[in-house]
Amino acid sequence: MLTFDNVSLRVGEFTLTADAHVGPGLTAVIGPSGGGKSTLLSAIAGFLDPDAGQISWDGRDLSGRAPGDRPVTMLFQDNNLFPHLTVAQNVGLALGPRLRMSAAETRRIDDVLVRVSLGDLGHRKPAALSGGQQSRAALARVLLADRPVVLLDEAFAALGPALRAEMLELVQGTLVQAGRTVLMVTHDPSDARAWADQVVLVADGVVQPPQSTAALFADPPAALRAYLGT
Ligand SMILES: Nc1ncnc2c1ncn2[C@@H]1O[C@H](COP(=O)(O)OP(=O)(O)OP(=O)(O)O)[C@@H](O)[C@H]1O
Repeated sequence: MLTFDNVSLRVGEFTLTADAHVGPGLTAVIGPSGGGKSTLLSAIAGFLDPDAGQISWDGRDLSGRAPGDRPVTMLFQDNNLFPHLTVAQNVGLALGPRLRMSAAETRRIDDVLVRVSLGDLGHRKPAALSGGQQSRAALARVLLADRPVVLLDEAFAALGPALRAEMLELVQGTLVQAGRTVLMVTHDPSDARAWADQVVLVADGVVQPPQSTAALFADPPAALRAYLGT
């Protein structure tokens, strides 16, 4: 369980507040531009520290812990694949910064590539993959990293609707089924409706506690109505 206990955080003139619990499953993070969605994810990942309050994971305070020392992995829109490394080497970075892998590590990389349907393409460089395949390679690295909290910051926004649905299905079948706590920032409310168990609305610097997707869209609060333009 990810817990925000009276969190308050300043970035320049902007203040974000959060007091909420997020459990396992796929949680969509939605809300107007500039509302604070990326700031929230940066705080969970450890790129920003709260000025007051605590973010904790399973009861352990994460304050002051470096990003690499948190139970968290993050996937960005540009996939963060290094162009000079092969797909297998990029995925293997989840196990550490070295490129020489043991036989057991190579098997783990191969297994995870098969799970995202890139079993034959591990030797290629990212530039020789399609956009959808690059997204799957980045997801393979997240799977191999094996952290309980996964942050997707508009990770699939550049893909067309069919590929995005394919990626979200893969997220569902891998990360969500494995019981991970997945937070997905999206600008597409229909993605939230189709895939998310629950929704966190972030507007005007306030992080609302998660609500069930069906209940939220059936009776949208004012902040969501304003965002949806309804
Ligand atoms: N480094 C910074 N210095 C000053 N202000 C910042 C900084 N980073 C973000 N902000 C401000 O914080 C607010 C929240 O930004 P944030 O990126 O979290 O919003 P968002 O909901 O993710 O927006 P979008 O949907 O457009 O990506 C904005 O007003 C932004 O201008």
